[in-house]
Amino acid sequence: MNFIDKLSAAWTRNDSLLCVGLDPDLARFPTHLKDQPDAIVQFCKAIIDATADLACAFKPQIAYFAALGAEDQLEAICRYLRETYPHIPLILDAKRGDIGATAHQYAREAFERYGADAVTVSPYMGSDSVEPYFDWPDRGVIVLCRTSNAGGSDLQFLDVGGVPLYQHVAKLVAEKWNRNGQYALVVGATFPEELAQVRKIIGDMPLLVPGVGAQGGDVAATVRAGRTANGTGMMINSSRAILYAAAQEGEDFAAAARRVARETRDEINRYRG
Ligand SMILES: O=c1ccn([C@@H]2O[C@H](COP(=O)(O)O)[C@@H](O)[C@H]2O)c(=O)[nH]1
Repeated sequence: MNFIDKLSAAWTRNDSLLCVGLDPDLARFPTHLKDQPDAIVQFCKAIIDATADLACAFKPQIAYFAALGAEDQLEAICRYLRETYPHIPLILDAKRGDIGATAHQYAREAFERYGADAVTVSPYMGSDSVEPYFDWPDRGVIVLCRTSNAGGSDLQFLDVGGVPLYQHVAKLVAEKWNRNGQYALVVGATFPEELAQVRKIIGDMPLLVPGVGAQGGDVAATVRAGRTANGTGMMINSSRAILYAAAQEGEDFAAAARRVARETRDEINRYRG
């Protein structure tokens, strides 16, 4: 099954557009886990088990692992996801982008080392920088378009021939790069007007939408702007608000994560149709 089919099946199976982000920050872990050598694996597995029936995707952010030299723990978590929840897409958030030969290594890292169903990439280096990903036609390529951070406007809002740059990216991906139907775009929940513009340009192509939860994006405005005609089309990501939902030391962090994931999933669903 390719990435898009797997994602569609997960939307239906879990009645969910919620993507649970895995951004493990040791400083925010419960005390009893902090000193364990595999603390990140234990923490992420507990979050995954607590939310797997509420999520349409999981998105580990590679920086949280690489910064600690904990790629082995990321491998273990990806293996656990593939073996235990093979029906839920695994998105590696790595925001890669480089010349073709190097991009080929990034693709191998995402799809072979970590076994990801999809990877995030930057469009900045153009067509030849995404060419290697076509060698894995069953995997997804998710291109940064209108990111959720304020500084994204520095470049993404530049006027290029009367059209903002992010809209050129949306058109380029929809009309040229998506020849295998394996592409999706990143558009932040913090910019619902731009989300609506992108949806108009790309038809039913899926969107990865970070920015609800800790970044304060408006769920109702996000869903209304980005949903497709059948009320799907989005992986709405929340990381910290779910991972660190426990209000105090000693509270069951996985149960708290489940409560917030359920509330977020249900809030999203209120505006889908
Ligand atoms: O435009 C973007 C692209 C990626 N991200 C990533 O999503 C999560 C958001 O985490 P929260 O804790 O829910 O804010 C994080 O991994 C970012 O690197 C993004 O925020 N915006």
